[in-house]
Amino acid sequence: MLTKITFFERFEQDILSGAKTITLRDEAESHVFAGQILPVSTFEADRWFCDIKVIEVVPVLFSALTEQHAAQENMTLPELRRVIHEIYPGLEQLFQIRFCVVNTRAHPVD
Ligand SMILES: CC(=O)Nc1cc[nH]c(=O)n1
Repeated sequence: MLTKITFFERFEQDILSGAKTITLRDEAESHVFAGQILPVSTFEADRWFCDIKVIEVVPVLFSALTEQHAAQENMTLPELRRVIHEIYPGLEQLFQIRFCVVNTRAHPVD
């Protein structure tokens, strides 16, 4: 079972703003369940930046990606296809993890 998840730094602001509400992962990173709280760190520096709550996990084929998936990733569909192909070259079976942000780093109080 996955107990933490990482995202590339370039996705951090989209996640924190709520613009990105899904992530497409391979089978190895699909072992999460609805209601699970996962700490989220950057892939590059392993820097924690929020916790997410998993809403659902749904299998989806690369060839079946739609504009709706792209909108949930805050991308265009061609952009999403390119990004996923770069991360998982040639992989057809993906898993959509839908999530919401439940905890972010504290903002300093003046
Ligand atoms: C680090 C990493 O694999 N990040 C990913 C992979 C797929 N989707 C995504 O949003 N982030």
